[in-house]
Amino acid sequence: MGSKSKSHTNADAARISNAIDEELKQERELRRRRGQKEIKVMLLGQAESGKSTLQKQFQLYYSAQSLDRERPSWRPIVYFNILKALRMILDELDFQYPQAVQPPSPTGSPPYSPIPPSTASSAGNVFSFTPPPSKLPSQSSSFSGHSSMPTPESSWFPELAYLRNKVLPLVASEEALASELSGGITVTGGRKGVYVRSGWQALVTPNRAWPLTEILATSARQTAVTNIVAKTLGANQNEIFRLWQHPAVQSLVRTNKLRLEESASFFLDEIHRISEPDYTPSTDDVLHVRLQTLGVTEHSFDIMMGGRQFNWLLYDVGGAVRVLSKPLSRALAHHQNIPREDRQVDTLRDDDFHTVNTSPSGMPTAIIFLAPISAYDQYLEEDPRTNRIDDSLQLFSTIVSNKLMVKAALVLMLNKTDLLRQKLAAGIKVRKYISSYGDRPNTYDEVSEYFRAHFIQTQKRKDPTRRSLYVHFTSMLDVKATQAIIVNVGEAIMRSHLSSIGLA
Ligand SMILES: Nc1nc2c(ncn2[C@@H]2O[C@H](COP(=O)(O)OP(=O)(O)OP(=O)(O)O)[C@@H](O)[C@H]2O)c(=O)[nH]1
Ligand SMILES: [Mg+2]
Repeated sequence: MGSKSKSHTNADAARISNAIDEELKQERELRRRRGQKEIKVMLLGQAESGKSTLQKQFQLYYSAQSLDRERPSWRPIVYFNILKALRMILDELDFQYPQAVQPPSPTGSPPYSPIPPSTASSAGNVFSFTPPPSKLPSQSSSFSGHSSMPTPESSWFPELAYLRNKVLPLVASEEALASELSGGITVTGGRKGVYVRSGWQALVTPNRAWPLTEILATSARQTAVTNIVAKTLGANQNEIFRLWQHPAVQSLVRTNKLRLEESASFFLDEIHRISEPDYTPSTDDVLHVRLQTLGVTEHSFDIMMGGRQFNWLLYDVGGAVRVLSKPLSRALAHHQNIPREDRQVDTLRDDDFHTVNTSPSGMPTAIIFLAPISAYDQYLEEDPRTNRIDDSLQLFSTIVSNKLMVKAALVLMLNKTDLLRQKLAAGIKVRKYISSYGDRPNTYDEVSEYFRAHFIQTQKRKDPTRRSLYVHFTSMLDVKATQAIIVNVGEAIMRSHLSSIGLA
């Protein structure tokens, strides 16, 4: 019976997915008949670099009404971000302070296997990277072992146990919420996250003006878990806040033993507002949400420039699956979901791009590459030996060196400068993770310039055409600053486009 209902869901998903594709095709056809010029912009960069956040900023600037309409559909995703953070907090507490929740295990072994460090730097020739420290239970804390000696922290245990019990039912509904969000269109959910592809909003917003009645019918059924989670959040908001503020949790965060997602602290700080029964996500909430993009999603904006209307198509290419080869052309044409196995390839093959090149939808006019320069002390989730700045540089190098993309205008956004400032202010040393940084001062100006210089140098070495590179430092959660950059980048892309077709 289980498999029958699953295949039914899959059939629904395929039907809805095809209906959305058809919808987009018709919209595009209409625009083409109206003679609107298409400007294709690809957003590229590693996972969590801020591509979807930039897309939301575009939407906010050029289509604020559509963002307003979508607001309610972000509510379950905000809840999902909170549940994920709570789960991570409980997992780490269980690990660090097993006595607070359970009797010591008979073997006494911690519930994970540390990853062996490697000295290999995959980029090799730009920076020298220091391998990550392997995670070990807190050696200095007597709570990581099974000491019977009482310590000052043991006074925390009764409260931690109480808060844990209160929060546990919410954490237990994470999977159910993920399934509800994943129903129909999204591909998978669960402990790893919820993935999204275009059209998902229709599934979680019964009232959204998406013109497909089937989707509306589907979405109307899919709010039961969201409502239960909302009620449970409301009933336990004080306990959630106490847990978040608890010295045990705060100290785990401070010492990096607990690495929550970057938006987690924002949502946990705001838990009372978010737990209101009539809560609707604010613009700040929508920008802070973390929702992994799977495959490629297309977003369309009508933009007036120089007295003419252009149809901008923004392709938000999920960073977890580095879709730069064959799947890209297919994805651009059909918005398909790309399996995780289709990892980044080093070169694009001529025939891969032939389809895009000769199709009416054509090659991208511009590429906006996002590199989160705050990530110098982080490693890839899928490869914990690769430093994230190293990964960004490699990806950037692949993109600029590809001869099939040379006609695209190139914009580089060195993103998350706010987090970079915070980390440097907290004394997190760059040279600890990037040994080639040496004795340079650990200040924002020095560090940001160091990264900028390395990206520019990479382009100089790898780009066969040495085309202009427009570089911006960005903090994508800052609406005012980002919107000024969007205007600036838009104009640069248009200038470059007009000159490439001989009109400027
Ligand atoms: N502090 C801070 N957070 C940011 C910034 N830009 C994005 N974020 C946050 O970083 C997280 C990841 O951003 P996304 O836009 O989802 O990243 P993405 O590149 O689309 O990631 P994938 O879909 O996995 O490829 C979100 O929680 C954003 O709110 C920034 O400049 N500063
Ligand atoms: Mg994304």
